[in-house]
Amino acid sequence: MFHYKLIVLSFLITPIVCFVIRWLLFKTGLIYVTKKLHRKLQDCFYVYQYLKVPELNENMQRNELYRKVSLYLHSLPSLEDSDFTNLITDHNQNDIVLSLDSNQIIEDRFLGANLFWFNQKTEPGQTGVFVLKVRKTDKRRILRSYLRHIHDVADEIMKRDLRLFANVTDGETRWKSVSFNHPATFDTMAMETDLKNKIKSDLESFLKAKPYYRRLGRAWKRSFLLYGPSGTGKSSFVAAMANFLCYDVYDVDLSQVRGDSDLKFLLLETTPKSIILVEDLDRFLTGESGVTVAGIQNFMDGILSSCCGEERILVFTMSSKENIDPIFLRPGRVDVHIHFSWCDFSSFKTLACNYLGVKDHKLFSQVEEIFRNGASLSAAEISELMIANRNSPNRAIKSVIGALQMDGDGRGCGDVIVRQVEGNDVEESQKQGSRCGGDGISTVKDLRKFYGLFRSRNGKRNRTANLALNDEG
Ligand SMILES: Nc1ncnc2c1ncn2[C@@H]1O[C@H](COP(=O)(O)OP(=O)(O)OP(=O)(O)O)[C@@H](O)[C@H]1O
Ligand SMILES: [Mg+2]
Repeated sequence: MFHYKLIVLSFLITPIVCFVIRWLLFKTGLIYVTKKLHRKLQDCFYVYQYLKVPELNENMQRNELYRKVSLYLHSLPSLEDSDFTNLITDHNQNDIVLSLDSNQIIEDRFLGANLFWFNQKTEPGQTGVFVLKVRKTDKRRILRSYLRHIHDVADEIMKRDLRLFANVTDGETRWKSVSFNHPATFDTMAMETDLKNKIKSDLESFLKAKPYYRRLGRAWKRSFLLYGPSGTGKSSFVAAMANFLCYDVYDVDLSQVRGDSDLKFLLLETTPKSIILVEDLDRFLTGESGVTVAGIQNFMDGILSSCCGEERILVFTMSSKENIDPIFLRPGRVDVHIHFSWCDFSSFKTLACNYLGVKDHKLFSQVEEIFRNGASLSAAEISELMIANRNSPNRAIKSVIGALQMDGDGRGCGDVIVRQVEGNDVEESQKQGSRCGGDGISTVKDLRKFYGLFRSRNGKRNRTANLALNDEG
């Protein structure tokens, strides 16, 4: 009878004791101490293997897996449980995100196996190493699919978290990166719908073309030349391409490149699924950097990109291709030429829709008439006027009309370049535009004064604008 009572009592008391212990462990934080002890105890019974993922490989090139592991680990909820975590604001400045501190352990579970990661970075500025600690008994079973899982998760995150890389001359790495949050899309670009669709389908077919390029023995890359006057949307177009493809952007500043071999190594350190952008290439073909013309040609040919992974888009921008040696632009070196010209009426309507939310307006017919007479402004100039007057579409359109009427610098009065899309390539032909009068230099001055603030933000733009004006006489 006594035994019977004892059993009943213990049945009643055990859950209560368990509950109290659990409550105490969690309430006091002792759970973490217990977990650590448990881990140490396990370490005595299991044999572990350590796998390192260094930030740079033996050739001092960026290890893509390192970045993927970093993205993956930073997405794990267990990051919150590590003893030390850095709090940083991300690109939104309002969101605070956790960042793994050096030598902190992060636990992960995959297919029933426990895995431990830590970040071996010691000094700021030093390259890092992620170390994976996995039981030998689990390694054979799960490692392959675990790494696949990391790739998949990181690829998914990378689609949302694009990066913009810029080449730097100091430090251990050649590239420094920031989050790429440019909002431009093909929808926000004011350009012919037909042309946009052609380019989109060209990019889509490029994405699927790996076996095709392989069969032909060609590097899986495609090169675009974007040329046209300042403020016509070349850089915005690159951003739209990156957002469309979900590619990172490597912005090569050739003035920072010390020589041909430096340029080669820069290319070797880019990763697949990226756009490699060289802005204002025309400046550098005349020897404004340490890189030789042959060095630039090799870079454009992309032989190197075929050695270190593929799937790259090369984009070159310039104000005009008139004085460029055709050897640089031969097929294969540049696959698609896209001309960016001054705004026309249809681009104006896209801008009005995007910036003012106006699809139709009583003043549109007047604007169309002025465009028909050959007046022109860049999309940048028109969009600035629209932003300044965004509260009143009427005022905004009137100010655009005013600026178009002041267009006396002759840019829109000579030969008008008409875009034509042939196959995948965008070619151009010229047709005679109607001559308009104008009060010449003084109006140009007024206009330049008017846009002085906008243009002074970027001295480089000033230069390309002038070049464009010279080009077109
Ligand atoms: N075609 C366009 N569609 C929509 N917005 C445009 C277009 N062109 C220019 N803009 C607007 O004008 C601004 C400047 O454009 P962007 O920097 O792309 O011109 P760019 O051709 O690269 O000029 P630059 O040759 O001076 O570098 C952008 O912020 C963008 O908002
Ligand atoms: Mg630009």
